[in-house]
Amino acid sequence: MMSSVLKALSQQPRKIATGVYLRAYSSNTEVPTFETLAVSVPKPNVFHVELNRPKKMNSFNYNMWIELQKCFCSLSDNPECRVVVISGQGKHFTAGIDLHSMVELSQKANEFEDVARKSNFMYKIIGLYQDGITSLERCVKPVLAVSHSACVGAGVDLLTAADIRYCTQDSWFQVKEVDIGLAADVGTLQRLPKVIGNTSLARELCFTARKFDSTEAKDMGFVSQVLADRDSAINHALTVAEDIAKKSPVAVQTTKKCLVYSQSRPSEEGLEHIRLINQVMLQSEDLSKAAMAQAMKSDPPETWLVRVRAQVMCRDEATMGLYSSNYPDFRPLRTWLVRVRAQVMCRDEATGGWLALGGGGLANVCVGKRKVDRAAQGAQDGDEASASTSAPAQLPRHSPDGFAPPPRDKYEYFIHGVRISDETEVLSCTIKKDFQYNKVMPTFHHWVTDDKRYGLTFQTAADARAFDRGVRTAIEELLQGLGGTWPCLHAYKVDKPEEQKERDKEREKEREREEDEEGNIFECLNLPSESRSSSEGSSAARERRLEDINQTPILSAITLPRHSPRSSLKRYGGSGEGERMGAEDGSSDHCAYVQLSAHHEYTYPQVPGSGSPNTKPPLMRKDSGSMKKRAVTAFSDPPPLPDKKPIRTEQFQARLKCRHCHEWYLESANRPGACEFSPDRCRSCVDTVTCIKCAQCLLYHCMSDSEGDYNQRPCACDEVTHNCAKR
Ligand SMILES: CCC/C=C/C=C/C(=O)SCCNC(=O)CCNC(=O)[C@H](O)C(C)(C)COP(=O)(O)OP(=O)(O)OC[C@H]1O[C@@H](n2cnc3c(N)ncnc32)[C@H](O)[C@@H]1OP(=O)(O)O
Repeated sequence: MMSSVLKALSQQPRKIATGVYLRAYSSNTEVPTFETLAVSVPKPNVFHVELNRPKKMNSFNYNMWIELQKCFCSLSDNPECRVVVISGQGKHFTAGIDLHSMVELSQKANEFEDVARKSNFMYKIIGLYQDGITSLERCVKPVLAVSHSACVGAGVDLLTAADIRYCTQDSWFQVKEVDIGLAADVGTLQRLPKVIGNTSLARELCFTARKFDSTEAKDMGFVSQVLADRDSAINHALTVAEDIAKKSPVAVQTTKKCLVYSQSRPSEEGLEHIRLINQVMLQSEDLSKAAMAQAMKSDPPETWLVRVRAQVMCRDEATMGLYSSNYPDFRPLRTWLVRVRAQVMCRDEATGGWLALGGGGLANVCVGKRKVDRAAQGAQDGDEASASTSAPAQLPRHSPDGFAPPPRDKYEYFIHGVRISDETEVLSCTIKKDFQYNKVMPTFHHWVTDDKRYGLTFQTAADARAFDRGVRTAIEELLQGLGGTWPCLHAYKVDKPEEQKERDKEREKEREREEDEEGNIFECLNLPSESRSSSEGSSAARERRLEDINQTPILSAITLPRHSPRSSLKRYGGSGEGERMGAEDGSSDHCAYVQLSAHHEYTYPQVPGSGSPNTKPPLMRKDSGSMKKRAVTAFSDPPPLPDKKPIRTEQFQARLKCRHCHEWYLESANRPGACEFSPDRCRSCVDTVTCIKCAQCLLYHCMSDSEGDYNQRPCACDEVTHNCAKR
């Protein structure tokens, strides 16, 4: 008894300050927000749209026309939405067009002196208003309208575009347009005659603008049902909507499409239309599921194949942010550059090893970009601790056309991780000026920023590469914003500076090379640090960071050749620390690879034509007798030999490209004869000594078949033919 009372109470609508009615069901579904409309999700897959200008009798101002279109367009695309209920807040359903905005509109039109231009303007406005109403019809989800008290003018247009209409006993309707001196132009004249199926009555109502009440509305078929009051009418509509929402969306939406298509076309055309659609839709799993449920007299299936949880996103090229495609104008949801799955690690300072953060578990980790709060921006400008881009912020105050452009938004980049199992945030850091990124293993990268060290163990090398690209993009953008120095911001330039173009080219090459060569996995990225004010910029700090890297226990340090420990950081984007450090040492940073530290040794590849005894290319095979031949161009720029002798041989194997068959191969798989296209020296030697080639030449003509092929073993012929030689 108690539970049924509670249930009944919970089903009572509850009004909150914004005017949105919350009902029993609460959903995590994202709903669009509007100024003139309130949208809620009171039942699973049922969206409730309320006209929300109660003080103005829900009259249609310019904004409402526009928002109606946006709202129904987004609901039409929203996979979470299957049915829509529309009703009005306050005393009346709607007083029709806002008469004040109507006056404003005619004033606006009068600004055009020329009749053609004035007409053009009005043509566009009427189109926009028509779209607002027609969006209900265009929405592929059924729309159920609930009218209470007055429904005047544009309100009738709106109702005629809905699929199902309900009203309250106190309802009255009026096709009021002629009374305000115009012919209804947003749908009533086209739809009302069809809705009520009585052209005589429709014309009477439109010519006279007389009111008709709920009883007459029911009698003429304008509404399906009359309910006692607004709440019961809305609840009734929601119940019907919930019922529809349980049915196959494929079936329901196709039904709506066909009804709308057929309402103004001959049956023949409508039949062809549904035939074309159903030749596809009848193959849907929904059909078999629903038919089975009917046959078994069981409840309709709870979930349908088409009920997807995926959020369709689109990318804003300007901000690189991702937005929900359902609400492109007003719902920015994500601003990440890349998102992957990985285990977040942190450095255990005591042991120097890496530990899984927060007890481990896979996390969704993203490199993101977010707008810096303008209020905080001022404070941050003086704060060097955070990396952010705002290149255009320093536009000259007086531009040539006399308009100073508004200051551009400022962004910062962050890395964020949320454990998948319990949605706990396990990683959150902003990319700061001391950011240093190390790719130590194909599936393990780590970085230092703001004096904190984090690592990621990726599930796949592809994830690692994607993440690395996200980091690069962030750094590139930071560099672009910074103009290569830190933290001074440079004035906005429309054209990319030469050095930037160079960097872009280099980056492109880098990316191509990376995609080609999976062996290129040991790398270190740094943000420029030349104008650091803190002690971080000191050489001591650099040494400390190098030391940190060298202590990495997983695959040892990433350094450039040991002739200069200070140049061990690989440059990035042409302005990295490594490059400058190399220059300081007087040795240009021409080593396009990295080497392992003292813990791990490696052999150098032999470079054809390399004259210097001190030069050996890196990380290559030991077996010089291999039949595979690497591409000569691969290591045309060999590094200097390290000072120390290798202690033991590193197991690492680079992938190389065979110059004969152009296949990639691993050193370990490079046995003699591995490539069938490579010349076989032993064989040619034997051939030469035995003169077999000579013999083959002699026999070629008489042994060859019609296509020029000849038999290698003449005595193998089953029968002697005229072109087969005797042994
Ligand atoms: C390109 C164009 C395409 C579109 C064409 C559309 C055409 C149409 O919609 S034609 C219909 C236009 N609407 C009207 O003519 C309705 C006029 N209003 C009324 O008849 C009554 O206000 C109504 C029956 C709706 C309600 O009566 P009630 O006694 O309950 O309230 P009121 O005291 O009359 O009004 C309360 C306040 O609301 C303001 N208001 C009412 N209707 C409108 C409106 N359409 N536009 C703007 N404001 C409206 C009314 O002025 C009152 O305000 P206030 O005086 O400040 O209290």
